[in-house]
Amino acid sequence: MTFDYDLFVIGGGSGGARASRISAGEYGARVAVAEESRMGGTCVIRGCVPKKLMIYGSQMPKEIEEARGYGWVDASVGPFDWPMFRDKLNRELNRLEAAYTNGMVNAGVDTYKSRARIVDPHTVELSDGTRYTTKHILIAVGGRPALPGIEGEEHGLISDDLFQLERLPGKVLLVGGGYIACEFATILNGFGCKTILAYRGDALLRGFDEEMRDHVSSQVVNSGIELRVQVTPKRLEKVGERVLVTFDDDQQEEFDDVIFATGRKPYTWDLGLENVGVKLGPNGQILVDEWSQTSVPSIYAVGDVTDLVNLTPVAIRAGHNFADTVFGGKPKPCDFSQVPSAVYTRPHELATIGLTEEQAAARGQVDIYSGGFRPMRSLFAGSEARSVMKLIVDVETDLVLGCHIFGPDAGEMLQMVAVAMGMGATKADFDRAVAIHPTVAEELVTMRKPVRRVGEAKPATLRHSAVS
Ligand SMILES: Cc1cc2nc3c(=O)[nH]c(=O)nc-3n(C[C@H](O)[C@H](O)[C@H](O)COP(=O)(O)OP(=O)(O)OC[C@H]3O[C@@H](n4cnc5c(N)ncnc54)[C@H](O)[C@@H]3O)c2cc1C
Ligand SMILES: NC(=O)c1ccc[n+]([C@@H]2O[C@H](COP(=O)([O-])OP(=O)(O)OC[C@H]3O[C@@H](n4cnc5c(N)ncnc54)[C@H](O)[C@@H]3O)[C@@H](O)[C@H]2O)c1
Repeated sequence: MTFDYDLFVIGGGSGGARASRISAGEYGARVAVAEESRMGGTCVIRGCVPKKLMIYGSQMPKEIEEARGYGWVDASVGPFDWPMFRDKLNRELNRLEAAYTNGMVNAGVDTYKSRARIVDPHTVELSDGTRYTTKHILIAVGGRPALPGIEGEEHGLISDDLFQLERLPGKVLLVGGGYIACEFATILNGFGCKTILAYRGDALLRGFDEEMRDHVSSQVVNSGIELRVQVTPKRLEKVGERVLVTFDDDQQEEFDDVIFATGRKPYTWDLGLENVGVKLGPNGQILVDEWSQTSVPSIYAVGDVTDLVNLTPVAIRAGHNFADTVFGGKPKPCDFSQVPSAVYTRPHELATIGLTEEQAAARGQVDIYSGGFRPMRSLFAGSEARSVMKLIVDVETDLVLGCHIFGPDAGEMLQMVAVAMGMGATKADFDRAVAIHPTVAEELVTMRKPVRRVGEAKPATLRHSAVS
């Protein structure tokens, strides 16, 4: 049977763009991509990129404060021009969107600015009714913000809205305690908004190492964010320009804006999956094997829609491996058991890879190396900001099972730790590295004595050989 295309990709975000560019450009496949919104997807248009630029922008007053601590006594912040920054940000996103589109077009990919849905295992339909036959379909439609389902939630904003605000809120409530809540609270606090973070649990960033969670929670409070734990809003009402929030203890308070950062869900709505019987998991995620193949052999899925690890490099890796496997004759299964990530909070960011202390202790006996200190640069300027570095080491094998860093440019440091851990680095390997002095990172190779030993020694047969 002949098809219009070898591959039809639905979604031009991180995963879809990479898969289509490699399949067409490197392996000569006939490829089309349908994108209903803007090429580049969440990461480029309303995620990682604008978020990180806003983190940088919002921290300028701190840098100037630091300059004063170094003797630049007249350094002052002056007014912040939000519309100027927002419009410049949007111009940068336009540039990136064009670069993404050009990358695909130059690789020979046909791009359709349209929503697409699946008609049968080898047919895709665009919103104008045009149909294309294809040997393979790749679903790379990402996720969407999930709202908590409370009365009046339509008066709240979601992360997409932050990048387009007409004006910055004087007083803002962020709901949630994950990546987005922490980062957006950091941004808004840095821009001078009175920022309240309402989290239903006890400490931010559930799922991260407990010691690091406690540390981040106290440090973001020191940076000026008001953290309210064990708090959930139950109703929102519009009062003039403001939003009146009723919390679960019936306390009421007005805010200029309320932003929900209460998680994201795979965006499988109206994709036609029921037409073909692609199997979904309990969170609506598309179930895939290590080759990104769904329950229907001609249909694959990568990225947030699979809800494996919802990060851009993971979507990109899955998209690239898909292209190598299906069109490149180089089968590459996906293994996302050890993915590093960073949360861009301030005064420092948190970066992490591997097991938490709690996970490691549940598996066997581990030594914990952990040290806290005030980094030289901010200490000299008069800041109380504290770094923490932590290594989790298997007592029996000496393998480093986890590394957690709260410190300046922690994400930059952790990227190299990820290389070492991927090679199976032991604590002895870390110790053998000569420190670079004076740096913050040198702490990672100079932690001589464990602060505690946790977990129980397991019989050798039950032990794992590495992080899994
Ligand atoms: C605020 C925020 C900050 C983030 N920060 C980071 C970060 O710092 N680091 C990091 O690694 N990750 C970050 N992420 C996560 C990251 O953005 C995602 O993991 C990544 O974009 C997922 O890529 P994807 O290809 O699966 O989907 P997406 O990038 O979401 O792309 C999916 C595309 O499909 C399109 N689409 C959907 N349905 C259809 C359809 N039926 N027809 C046609 N097109 C369709 C959408 O319009 C979208 O463009 C962040 C996310 C958010 C929301
Ligand atoms: N720096 C990064 O790499 C980065 C940044 C942003 C987002 N992301 C990715 O995007 C994903 C989504 O981010 P997120 O912060 O929205 O999700 P998340 O899963 O990290 O956090 C969701 C938070 O919302 C809370 N919550 C959920 N339902 C709630 C409810 N009904 N009421 C009150 N609170 C509720 C949860 O307790 C949790 O704290 C992340 O998991 C991550 O994979 C990554």
